[in-house]
Amino acid sequence: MESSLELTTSLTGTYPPLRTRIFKIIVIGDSGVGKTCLTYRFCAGKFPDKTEATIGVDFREKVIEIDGEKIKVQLWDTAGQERFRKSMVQHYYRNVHAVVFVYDVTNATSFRSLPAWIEECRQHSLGQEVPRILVGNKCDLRHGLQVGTEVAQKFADSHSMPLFETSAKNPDDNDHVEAIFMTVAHKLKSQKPLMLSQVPGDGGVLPLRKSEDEDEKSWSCGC
Ligand SMILES: Nc1nc2c(ncn2[C@@H]2O[C@H](COP(=O)(O)OP(=O)(O)OP(=O)(O)O)[C@@H](O)[C@H]2O)c(=O)[nH]1
Repeated sequence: MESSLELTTSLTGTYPPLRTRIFKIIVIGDSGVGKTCLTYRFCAGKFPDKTEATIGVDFREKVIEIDGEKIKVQLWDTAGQERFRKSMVQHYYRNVHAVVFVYDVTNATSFRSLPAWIEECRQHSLGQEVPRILVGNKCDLRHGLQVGTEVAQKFADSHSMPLFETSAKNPDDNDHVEAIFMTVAHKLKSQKPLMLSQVPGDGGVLPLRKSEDEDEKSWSCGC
């Protein structure tokens, strides 16, 4: 780590090294639960005018500041539909720092699918140390509720995940989408995950610690 920081310093002259930690958070769950809307809400600050089924994966990034440090949160909005996932699945699970499982509170099937998503995560050798959270979306649709808080909380507890119930559309009366992702970022920051450095003028991002393959082995979730 030291030598990598020195490298950055030498490239930037006498100024302190400019480094940005990047957290990769994957968002997974059935098609239509609102993964795109949630990630868009966090990164763009609003509900999207319209969405289409995600093909493969979409990336959204937001730079946030925690305790004076600028951190780049990179959200991987993955396709819920199997036919749009196939070719991309291996890429989702590389260098993951946190996993957000999403279900739709008005769709019991999406809740029943969660064990399969957790299993897919486990099959990709993601280890215990990666934080995971469970998000019940579309809480604004109160009349259509199919998954109550109690049953969701039980499920979350049994998988050692915090539960957040929210609405990407109208987050006023529940957990705020922003607050949910900020909670994850705070947790990651304190865990000092993979550090990446951005060299000014270069535009590139240098992995400072390990090769991708090494990271693939060591950064894993405990699904
Ligand atoms: N009422 C309500 N509708 C929502 C909310 N979030 C998403 N939707 C709607 O749900 C539909 C699906 O949203 P997406 O964000 O595209 O779902 P997705 O999980 O990304 O779907 P895939 O890309 O197919 O995996 C869209 O019509 C959204 O407008 C919400 O919080 N409340």
